[in-house]
Amino acid sequence: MKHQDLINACLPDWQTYITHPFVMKLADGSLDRQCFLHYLKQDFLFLKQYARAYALAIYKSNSLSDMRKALPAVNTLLDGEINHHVTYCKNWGLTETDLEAEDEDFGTVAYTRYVLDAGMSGDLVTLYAALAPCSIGYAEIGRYLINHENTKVEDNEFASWIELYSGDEFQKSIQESTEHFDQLLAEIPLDSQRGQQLINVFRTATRMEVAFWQQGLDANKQIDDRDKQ
Ligand SMILES: Cc1ncc(CO)c(N)n1
Repeated sequence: MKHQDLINACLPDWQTYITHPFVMKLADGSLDRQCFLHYLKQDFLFLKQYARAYALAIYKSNSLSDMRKALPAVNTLLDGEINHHVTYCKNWGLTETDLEAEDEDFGTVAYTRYVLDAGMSGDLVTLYAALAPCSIGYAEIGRYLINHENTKVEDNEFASWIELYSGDEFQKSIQESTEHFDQLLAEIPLDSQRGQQLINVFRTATRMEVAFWQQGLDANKQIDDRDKQ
């Protein structure tokens, strides 16, 4: 099987993830700033756990070659993506220490600990199946947005996000890790029990991504409710 089989097996969930209203509003700049900030703070916490999950991929590797392939992701996360979030939040007066002190929202805990548990109780391929919606999905969203007619990269305060995920560096690193994932999947038949188990893991993580967008959109409601109390 290939990674595309995993996507095909959960296409409705996948489409909801890629074209979620949060994403489309971010692209045209109409997203509520509080929703974006809430999302970004939670994503900072998400990425911290995600870096642990890639460190777990090194631990779960049997070959040196697999170990070497997992290492750049740890570096890219700690130096690239997380720094983008920290820099963006700095504009709003939030430091890295503030971000680390934020409470994790339920969707953040659920998604990250699901990925870590899938990896700890399973093998390297299972762990990558749990990680794949995140990496492959954001790369697809980056390409989708940069080519979408409604996307604004000027006069859009969220443009740096679009540039990060549509940029060559992110795209290239995901392309390489996807090729590696396809190599690992090649020996697993799609209609085997193992193949179906991987589909299940991938689909669950995809549903968690949808919930993560929704958590960002719902931040508005939470703020309203708090003000009413
Ligand atoms: C929730 C989530 N999924 C995927 C990515 C891409 O790394 C991210 N930053 N956050």
